[in-house]
Amino acid sequence: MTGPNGRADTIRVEGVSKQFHLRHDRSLKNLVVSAFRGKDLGNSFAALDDVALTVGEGETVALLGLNGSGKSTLLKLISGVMTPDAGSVRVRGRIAGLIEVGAGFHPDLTGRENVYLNGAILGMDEATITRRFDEIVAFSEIERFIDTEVKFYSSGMFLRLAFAVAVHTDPEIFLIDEILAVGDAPFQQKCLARIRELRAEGRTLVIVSHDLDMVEKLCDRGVVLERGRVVADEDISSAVARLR
Ligand SMILES: Nc1ncnc2c1ncn2[C@@H]1O[C@H](COP(=O)(O)OP(=O)(O)OP(=O)(O)O)[C@@H](O)[C@H]1O
Repeated sequence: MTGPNGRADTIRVEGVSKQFHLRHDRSLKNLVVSAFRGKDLGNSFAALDDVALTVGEGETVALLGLNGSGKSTLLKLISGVMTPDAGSVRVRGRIAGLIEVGAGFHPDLTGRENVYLNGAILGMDEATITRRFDEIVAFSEIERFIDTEVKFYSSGMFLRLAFAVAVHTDPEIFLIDEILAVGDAPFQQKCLARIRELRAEGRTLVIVSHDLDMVEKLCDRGVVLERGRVVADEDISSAVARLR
């Protein structure tokens, strides 16, 4: 597969739709009544409606749009944590996703144990994790708390460890949702510097963010979603200008 820019496609989303159900009154009486009447109590709506997106190897793409436009849902479908109701999502390459703070971490395990768990989930073998362990912990700067159960971590500490593990898994495709926002300013700068390095190394990046200044610096291309549909797919400056 070769995209319009002549580079091999790493992500190909075609005709993707995702519905969610807004449930209102779930009382037993109403469920029984609606079952008899054959009526669907759920008020379903399309979070994504016939979305197509192709990302070439080494491209840096921002998913932009107002609250509720479907950005995170699209990122979750690309990462594979959610499946579409219609259409297809194909991804080629090792993915590391930072999508929800604390996702992939077990609350009763320590930071150290979670580095092994999370590293394994992201495809690293035990020997590799052991070899990179000190570097991961040093990047996170939470050495003092590495043997504390992560249920006692703040959201910033989760982010630190999750980001540190993810960037040390040698990902070909890096997916990042808004979560960088929970880091303090120095750590955010450190993450951004690392993301720039990944970009310079030719990794593929897909970022969801409302920080237009940040994405304009990090990404080449912007995809704008509006009520679950792609309304623009263009260079980052034009895409960002639509939202300003
Ligand atoms: N698991 C879910 N169950 C029900 N509705 C959901 C679920 N996940 C998302 N939605 C709904 O789907 C729509 C799109 O949500 P999504 O999180 O993808 O938007 P977003 O563009 O990332 O928004 P934001 O900028 O606010 O983060 C929203 O109306 C949201 O309420």
